[in-house]
Amino acid sequence: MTDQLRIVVGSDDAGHDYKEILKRDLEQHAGVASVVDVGVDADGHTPYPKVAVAAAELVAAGEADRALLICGTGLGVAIAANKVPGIRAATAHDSFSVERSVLSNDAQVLTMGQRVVGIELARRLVREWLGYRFDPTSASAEKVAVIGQYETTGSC
Ligand SMILES: O=C[C@H](O)[C@H](O)COP(=O)(O)O
Repeated sequence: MTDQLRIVVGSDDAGHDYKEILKRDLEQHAGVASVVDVGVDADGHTPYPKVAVAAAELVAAGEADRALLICGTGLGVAIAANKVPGIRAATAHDSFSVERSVLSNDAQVLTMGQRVVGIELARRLVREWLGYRFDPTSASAEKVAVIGQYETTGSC
């Protein structure tokens, strides 16, 4: 991962307004190299799993460093993104959870719910999220590796 992050954003119709606001923030952030929007548009009725999987596949393929996904609760997009091998998606609406999603879990995907969190808190949390980098030499790394081991071998 370069110092600047390549970000994918996506939402369903329930998260569209926040996705647009957060996308604009990301586009103006010095720590962001690029922002790719996988949808949906304002009148989109795309089911949230399709958007979440599309974004997660870009991350899994190495075409993006992270994804930010918004739905009504943040839960559906996290569940769907986590079905993509290699992806660790976490729903977080507080500062500590956002921090630990990266530093403990090496989560590449942050999800939030437009019906759960206020927009100003969401904007602040995304700014914080951009500042964290997972340390592969940390004690957390061997725990995260167990997830990958399960994915590749079927046991842990
Ligand atoms: O997790 C699902 C999301 O919150 C979605 O935006 C709304 O889903 P629903 O319409 O099935 O409640």
